[in-house]
Amino acid sequence: MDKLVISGGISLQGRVTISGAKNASLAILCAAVMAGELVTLENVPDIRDVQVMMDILRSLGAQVHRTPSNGSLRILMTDPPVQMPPYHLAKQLRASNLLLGPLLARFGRAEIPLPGGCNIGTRPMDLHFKGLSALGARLELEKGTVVARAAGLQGNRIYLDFPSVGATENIMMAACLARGQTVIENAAREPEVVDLANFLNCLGARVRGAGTDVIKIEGVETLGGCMRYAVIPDRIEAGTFMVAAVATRGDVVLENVIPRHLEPLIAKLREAGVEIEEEEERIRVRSTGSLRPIDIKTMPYPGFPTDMQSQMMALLSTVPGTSVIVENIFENRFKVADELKRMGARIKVEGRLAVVEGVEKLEGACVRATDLRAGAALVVAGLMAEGETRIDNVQYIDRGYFNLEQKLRMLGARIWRAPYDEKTPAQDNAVRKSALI
Ligand SMILES: CC(=O)N[C@H]1[C@@H](OP(=O)(O)OP(=O)(O)OC[C@H]2O[C@@H](n3ccc(=O)[nH]c3=O)[C@H](O)[C@@H]2O)O[C@H](CO)[C@@H](O)[C@@H]1O
Ligand SMILES: C=C(OP(=O)(O)O)C(=O)O
Repeated sequence: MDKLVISGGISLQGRVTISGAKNASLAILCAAVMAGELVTLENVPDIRDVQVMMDILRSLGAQVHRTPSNGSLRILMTDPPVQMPPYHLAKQLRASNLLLGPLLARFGRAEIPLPGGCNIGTRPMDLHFKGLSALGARLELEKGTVVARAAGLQGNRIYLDFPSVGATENIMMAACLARGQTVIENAAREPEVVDLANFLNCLGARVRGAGTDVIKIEGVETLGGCMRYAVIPDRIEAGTFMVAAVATRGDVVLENVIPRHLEPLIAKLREAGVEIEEEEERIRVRSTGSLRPIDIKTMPYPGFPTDMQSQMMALLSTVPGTSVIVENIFENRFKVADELKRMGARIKVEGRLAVVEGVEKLEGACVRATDLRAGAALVVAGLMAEGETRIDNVQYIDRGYFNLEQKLRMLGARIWRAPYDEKTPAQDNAVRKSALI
């Protein structure tokens, strides 16, 4: 299994271009199976989760192709699925559950193995089921597979007990082909939900209110294609680079970002004493002086994103004073604390609360990514640590970051991938030299 090796202590400087959003891309790829004609997508990152989702769509019988010259994705699904998503693919990512609504709505039947992805919490699907049932679907769990059937969906009023991103997306997609109006109350307001709604409207759906907590959908008979739809930039990738810039006391300009989507993070970084300049599609992050401790509570958007919590924990581990983090979304997202402690961090975890006492510096160590954002946090920690950090389980990081090492190296970081399980320092040196050339 690959490792990432980081020789820390370099201040990041320069410009980095942010890729398209993983979570928007995955939902939009699922929605593309509802399109009767060709769909062309731009700004879809070539990351592991997207590759797996493309394989899942192919397994259904869709034509899916990435154009080498410009990276755009072309998807065409004309016929009913030749088979349902196979377990060995569906188990690899959480977002495979977002095929439930689209397949059900278009073909009247969907069978989705319970999804996989990172182990960051229990992640039930009761709200997805509640919403789809309210639209008239019959849902059963058969040997670990969700089987949904419907002879035509009927619009309804659905109140979500919690503004779940996935449940909002599944219900919104299914409702596009239901008879009459659907109203989703207490809907998720995340930018990825808005991006999905915009894409659905591009196919001819009638979705209004995405981005607020009430989404109204007027069902239509069929959906067409879309000549060109560009996915929004990834606010979590952008946030990770911002935090890495701050952690290394650097000066980095992020290109291809939507600053508004990053406001919850920007507000917190400013509170900590970071200088941030926002332009229309660009953000400059500078951190020269000393930083102040801050408190963070993860919340549904526009609250502070859970997907940025681990990276912030890494940053705060060297900010003098006491910072407190409350994780309200996923109960297992503090596993990274144990890995940061190997590097000298002082973090006490008590249930959903973590107390971080800033230490003077972290020291490089062998650590293990326990999920995607834990991996990103360890990269941040490795970049600021003294000495060498080796991160195992890089496959988690590959789920969600396109060209992470290359982008960081362009900013001056010393980071490389060691493609061996056990290596001698001499082998590592050879890999390091070739990566730095
Ligand atoms: C592919 C994708 O877009 N993933 C994102 C999505 O995940 P995902 O869509 O899985 O996250 P949700 O918003 O659904 O989950 C939020 C909370 O609701 C709970 N819940 C969810 C559904 C349900 O039926 N019942 C229930 O109780 C979950 O356990 C969790 O505590 O939003 C999360 C919250 O912003 C992000 O961290 C993930 O990166
Ligand atoms: C939790 C995440 O993704 P997923 O929902 O796909 O597991 C994430 O992106 O941090």
